[in-house]
Amino acid sequence: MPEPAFQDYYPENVSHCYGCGSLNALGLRIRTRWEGDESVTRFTPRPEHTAIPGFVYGGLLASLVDCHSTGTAAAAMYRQEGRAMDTLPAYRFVTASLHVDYLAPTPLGVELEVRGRVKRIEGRKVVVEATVSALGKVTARGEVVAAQMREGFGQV
Ligand SMILES: CCCCCCCCCCCC(=O)SCCNC(=O)CCNC(=O)[C@H](O)C(C)(C)COP(=O)(O)OP(=O)(O)OC[C@H]1O[C@@H](n2cnc3c(N)ncnc32)[C@H](O)[C@@H]1OP(=O)(O)O
Repeated sequence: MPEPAFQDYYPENVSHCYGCGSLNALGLRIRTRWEGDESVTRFTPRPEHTAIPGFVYGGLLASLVDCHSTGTAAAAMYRQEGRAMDTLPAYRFVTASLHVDYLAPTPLGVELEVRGRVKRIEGRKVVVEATVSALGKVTARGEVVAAQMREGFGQV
């Protein structure tokens, strides 16, 4: 049995996200785990994720960085407290800021590796930096500011 992914611990009400929700049948359904101090997601883009024939759409790469990093932010908070991700109180993070630099074209048809590192945890905010690699070469680099969801998120 493979080790559970961060996303396996997301409660149902936050499992509909296009990038990381296990209940979103049309989504990417990424799966992220710790490898030492780094978080890792492996994902193989599909033909519909094309930008230019043979190369991956940048928005897809941004989605991978985004959901990889918000998951990493939540996992990092639990890890800091020595708690499992299915224990209360729950930590849920949304994207406050997403920055991506595209360093080289990303080839389609191969597995991509997203690696994240927690840069800092400050109060309700976690800053995560991430790289996307194809065939061992870093093709994109990103940084996400993830903010802890407040009670009543989205209510105006
Ligand atoms: C296990 C289950 C997991 C479950 C997790 C499952 C979740 C799936 C998430 C998928 C990822 C997404 O696509 S989420 C969807 C896209 N994102 C959103 O819709 C978020 C919309 N924005 C908002 O709701 C709000 O602006 C928030 C929540 C981001 C922040 O508002 P707030 O809650 O009032 O908090 P606020 O005090 O303003 O900010 C908190 C800290 O973040 C900083 N901050 C806020 N915005 C920014 C920003 N753009 N750039 C830099 N930093 C920022 C502030 O300076 C502050 O730092 P300091 O002063 O304290 O130092």
